[in-house]
Amino acid sequence: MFTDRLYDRAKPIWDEYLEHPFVKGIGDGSLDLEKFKFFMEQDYLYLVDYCRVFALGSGKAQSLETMTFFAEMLYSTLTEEMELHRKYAGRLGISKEELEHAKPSATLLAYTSYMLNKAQQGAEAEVVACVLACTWSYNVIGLELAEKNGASEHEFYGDWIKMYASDEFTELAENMKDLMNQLADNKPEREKVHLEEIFLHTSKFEYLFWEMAYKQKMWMEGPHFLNTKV
Ligand SMILES: Cc1ncc(CN)c(N)n1
Repeated sequence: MFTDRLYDRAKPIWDEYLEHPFVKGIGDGSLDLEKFKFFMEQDYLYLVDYCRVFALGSGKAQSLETMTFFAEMLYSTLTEEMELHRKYAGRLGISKEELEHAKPSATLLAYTSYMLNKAQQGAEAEVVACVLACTWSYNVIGLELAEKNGASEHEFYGDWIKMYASDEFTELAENMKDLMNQLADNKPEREKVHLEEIFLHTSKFEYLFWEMAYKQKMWMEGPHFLNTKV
């Protein structure tokens, strides 16, 4: 299946997610709250653009089934996943305005610009390739962390783990993998290589996102004045 091939190519990158101090910190509860707060603000902005990608997918869908899938992803992201962020924002003292009008980091801008550009240029298969690493890797991370003793019950980070390890989120990830296979399995090799490239690029952006959050970096490496929230 095409997703097996994608997983094999991305595995060296994905293995590093689980080793990343941000992810490990969620798993053992030691993550600094300021880092998580930074992540939540950036991730909320990320999810707004991620929703736009699903809306594009619905418009490009060649069947009502695929149109429905994208619409369901759009709805569940707006109401379930982003609600998790709104709840965490409440616990962290971030107002709704602050959450919606946070300043985007360079990593976020690069990731979402890439994703939106590829989704706009491509057909429905490219749209799925743009969001697959996102949904699938969070499910892998959630399931892995949920295996750790007591992690899902942690008073602060437990809800995050439960969300991404949940049966509902797992089903979304599985449905997305199925759709990717359905759309890609019969494509010529040249097109598969393009889908794979999108998947690998977004996998790398996922790593950079953890890194950006852990280091609370607005502008990657660079002088101090680039790293202020302007
Ligand atoms: C950056 C990022 N990637 C993936 C997900 C999971 N939807 C997320 N919330 N944020």
